[in-house]
Formats: sequence, C-alpha cells, structure tokens
Amino acid sequence: MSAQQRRTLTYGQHNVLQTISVTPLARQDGYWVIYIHGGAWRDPTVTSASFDATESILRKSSDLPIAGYASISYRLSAHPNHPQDPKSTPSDEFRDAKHPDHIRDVEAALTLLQNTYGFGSRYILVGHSCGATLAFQTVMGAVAGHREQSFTGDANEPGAGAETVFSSPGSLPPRLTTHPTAIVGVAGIYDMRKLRDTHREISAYREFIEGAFGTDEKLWDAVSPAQVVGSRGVEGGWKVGRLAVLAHSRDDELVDEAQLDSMRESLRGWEETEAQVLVDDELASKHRRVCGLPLSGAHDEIWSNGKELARAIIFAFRELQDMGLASR
Ligand SMILES: N[C@@H](CC(=O)c1ccccc1NC=O)C(=O)O
Repeated sequence: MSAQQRRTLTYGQHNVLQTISVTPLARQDGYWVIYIHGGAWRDPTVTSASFDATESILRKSSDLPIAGYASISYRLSAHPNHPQDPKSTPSDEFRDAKHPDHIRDVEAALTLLQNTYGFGSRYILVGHSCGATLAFQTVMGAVAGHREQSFTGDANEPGAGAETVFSSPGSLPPRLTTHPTAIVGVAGIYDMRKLRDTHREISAYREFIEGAFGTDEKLWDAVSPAQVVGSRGVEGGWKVGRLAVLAHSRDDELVDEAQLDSMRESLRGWEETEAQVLVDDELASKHRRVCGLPLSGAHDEIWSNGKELARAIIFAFRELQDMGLASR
C-alpha cells in the first residue's frame, strides 16, 4: 500500500476542466513531473487522466528523484464530433475556449501548484502534441507575459517574492510562476503554419488550429514556439532552463518529424546561451542541453499505454543526473 494519494485541485471556476490531478510524494530532493495533455486543443476524450498509465509506470521505477506528479486539464475549444447544445449545456461544461484561454489555464494551474507546493524551478514540464506547444509557450517571452522580466528578486527561490513582485497600485497582477528546469516535448506541434501546410489535404489540421487560434495566421506564427526568436521566444523567456528533450515516434501518423526539426533549430541560440543559475556559485555549470529522443508507437499510443512517455521522462531524469542537476 502506498501512503501517497492522488487529489484533484481546482484552479478556476469558469469551467469543470479547470482542474489538476496531483500526487504529492515525500521526496524532498526531487523534481515535480507536470504533464500537459494533447488532443488538438479540442478533444474532450483526452484529459488529465491521459497521464494515469505513465504515472503508474513511473511510480514503479521508484529510484527516480520525483517529488510529485501533476497532470493539468484545461479549457478546450469546440469539437465538430462532440457538439454541445448551448441552450441545455451548463456554461461551466461548455467547450468554446479560444487562445489565450488554454495557455492562461496552464499558467493558472502552474501558479496554484507553485503556491501549494513551492517547488520553484525544480520541475519537469512534459507535454504531448499540443501539450508540448503549451509547455514551450509557458516559457516564451511574449506569450508568458514577461513575468520573470518584471521580477527583481531571486526568481529561483520557491515562492520568493510572490506577493511583492508588482508594486503598482490598481489591478492585482498574476502571481509569479517560476519556469521549469526541463521541458520534455513529445510529438509536439511547434510551427502551426507548417503543420497545416504539410497536411494541406486533410482539412482537420486547419480546422483545429483555427478552432483554437482563429484564422489570423500572423497569430499562429506569434504563438508557435519554433517561429518566435529572440526575446519574445523561448530563448529570451526561458532563463533558468537547462534541458529540452524533443521526443518523436517514427510511427507517429498525425504529427510529422519536421515539427521537431524546426523546434530543434529554433533552440540553437538558447542552447548556446548560459543559463541563469539558482545559487551564487562561481563554479556551478551553466550549460544547457537539447536532446532528440526517438520513440516508437502511434501518436496516442505514446501516452495511452504510457510506456514510451515514461521512457521519455526517465531519459530526461538521466540527463539531469548526468548534468549534476538531479540526485541519483
Ligand atoms: N484527437 C484529436 C486529433 C488530434 O489530437 C491531433 C490530430 C492531428 C495532429 C495532432 C493532434 N493532436 C495534438 O494535440 C481530435 O479529435 O481532434
């Protein structure tokens, strides 16, 4: 019997999807593993529960330094195959989210987790498909709202300055969310226009991107992690980041590997820049890593049986251990 128990946290009142499934563990020296599911921003059959199989596999590999698991549900856009009657559907069950609803929900969830468990940057953000898009959007300078830039204290201290970041009178600002040490992107969508173009003959691609972001392709570019360079992109936003793992299955029938190639290319400047380190330690290494990881299995198989998603997460821990950033 395990003493750990899973609980559901609610981070918003607008929609029943604004919840996080959380399993806190006792390990103090560990990292939180935080998952963002896929489903093209709209599939109501894919929720935070899609991490269950992976979590149970990881819980059996008990040697990993894991402080807890969290899997985030977030508001979804409308899906043509799952129509809802606006008259009879309770408003908190209605799925009509539009950007930035999805990313704001993910940020609100991360903020609640930070305020509850105070893990600072000691977490690995894992995203599958559009969940990988969302994971990298949380660290993009222009999408994440410049929170770290506005912050003058030690951005790496868990919870530090959460109350004192913004002193301007008037509306209450969002609280600080410290960025992750590592991101694991699995079957990620990183360039939306390119995804639409590569799959031009299948209208569903254009439809789900428009469903989430509307028809303005300039917005698609502005929120595509592989399209935005410099201070507005990952390079400018993800100062404390150390490791990016880009995983893709050769058997993936829905998201092609050119997405990963674009993301890898766009991370080159980030990888070559020194990371901001937690402590004032002259000797601490500041280097960064970007790793590609080949997986096997169909797009949704990766998470549905959980084996390959678990393997990608274990891979990230081995890299962090190798970099001296995680205990063994
Ligand atoms: N099951 C989804 C399709 C889907 O998830 C998807 C399809 C093509 C490329 C990426 C996808 N998901 C990414 O989050 C749907 O019903 O719309």
